[in-house]
Amino acid sequence: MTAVLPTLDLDPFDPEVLRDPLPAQAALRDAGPLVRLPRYGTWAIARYAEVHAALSDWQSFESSAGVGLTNFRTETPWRPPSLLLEADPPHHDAPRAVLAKVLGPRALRTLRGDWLADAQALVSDVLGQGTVELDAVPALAAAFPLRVFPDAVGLAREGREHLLPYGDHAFNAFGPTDNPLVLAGNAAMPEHAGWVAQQCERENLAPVGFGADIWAAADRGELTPAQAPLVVRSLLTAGVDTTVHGIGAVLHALAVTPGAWQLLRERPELVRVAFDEAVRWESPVQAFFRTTVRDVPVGDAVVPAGEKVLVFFAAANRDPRRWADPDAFDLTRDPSGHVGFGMGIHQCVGQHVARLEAESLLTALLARVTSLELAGEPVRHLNNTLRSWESLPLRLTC
Ligand code: HEM
Ligand SMILES: C=Cc1ccc(C(=O)O)cc1
Repeated sequence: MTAVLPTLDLDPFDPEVLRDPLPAQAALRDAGPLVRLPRYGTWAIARYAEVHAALSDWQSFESSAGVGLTNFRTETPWRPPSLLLEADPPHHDAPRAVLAKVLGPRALRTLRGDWLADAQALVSDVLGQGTVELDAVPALAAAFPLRVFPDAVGLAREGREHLLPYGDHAFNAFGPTDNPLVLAGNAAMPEHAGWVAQQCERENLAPVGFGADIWAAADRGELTPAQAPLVVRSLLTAGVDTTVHGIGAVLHALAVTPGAWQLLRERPELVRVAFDEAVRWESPVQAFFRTTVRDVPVGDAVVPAGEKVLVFFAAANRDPRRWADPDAFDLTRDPSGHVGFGMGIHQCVGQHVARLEAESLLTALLARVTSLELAGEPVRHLNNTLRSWESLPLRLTC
């Protein structure tokens, strides 16, 4: 007697689920290790053990059919597929090796001093004397990444306002094509995507920066000249909205967790843990799909070959089977092993950049701000993939 397969008539891309995804994540975890989602004819994996196993098994769960709902085997992608995110070995190997070097901890050592100084300058600009109330999303979470990352890539100054809307739409496009968030972004996308594509060309990049380093790898034969602009495009797609919302997440978590800011003031060495704990707790990138290459056993069921499986990073990051008190933002916990940056061969190659951005800004704030608290109701920004804030009113006391 084969076990009846758990089925949930749940729409992970419904706006109300995007606004508060926690009940849906709990329902998916509780239903079983593998759940059928008939709404889109897909499957979902939401428990930590099975998410970790699927991410570690790229041979059974491929990315090259796309990591959104669209199956590249049968449907045309909206843009040329990423050479990293939407590729598997062997094609994935060289682009990944190049970016791992360009974005690695050693490469970032030269940026550490500049980014801390930039963060201190931004914090001074933002804080008068005494107490200030501000919307932390534009003033800090978006302002800082947009101040340091485009320069680190080597982008021209003109047109950088395309970056956030381009990324927001790219992350929406992993959801259903007829979804209202996708439809709302379609008209402006060609302009944003056109500007982004232009910036990836060698002649539009500064002679020093991540972009130049990628083109230098092509000069060394580590990439083909045709691959170089697409690898730069990966930085512009993955490297902006994610860190904006990662920083928004850690500021929100610190503001709503009693005693957290004081603890960080007393123990500033916890700054990097604070960011990773926020990435676990909030999971700015909520979920991506994989496509089964063969019939794959999950739990006591089998997913047939060729099927889309939603791999729910955010649900796994709050799985009580893996985390004690998972819904608590806890600076004293060890968050390592979280899947907020993914896991396995596709694990975030930009995570060190994200951590350095967050660490720089938090360090600058901790030096000046004695208390950080909500100054009003935060407002969610809805996106098919990103968990993010539209506005985060904070009161900072110096
Ligand atoms: C808080 C910030 C960030 C979060 C939460 C995040 C999250 C993720 C996740 C979950 C993946 C795995 C995707 C998968 O398994 O299909 C990933 C991959 C990736 N990330 Fe990040 N990311 C962040 C920042 C960045 C930054 C700053 C960059 C670039 C500088 C970046 C570049 C990439 C790239 C290129 C990949 C694809 C890696 C591959 O497929 O080999 N990310 N990221
Ligand atoms: C984690 C998100 C992500 C988005 C786009 C790309 C890419 O375009 O390579 C990589 C990662």
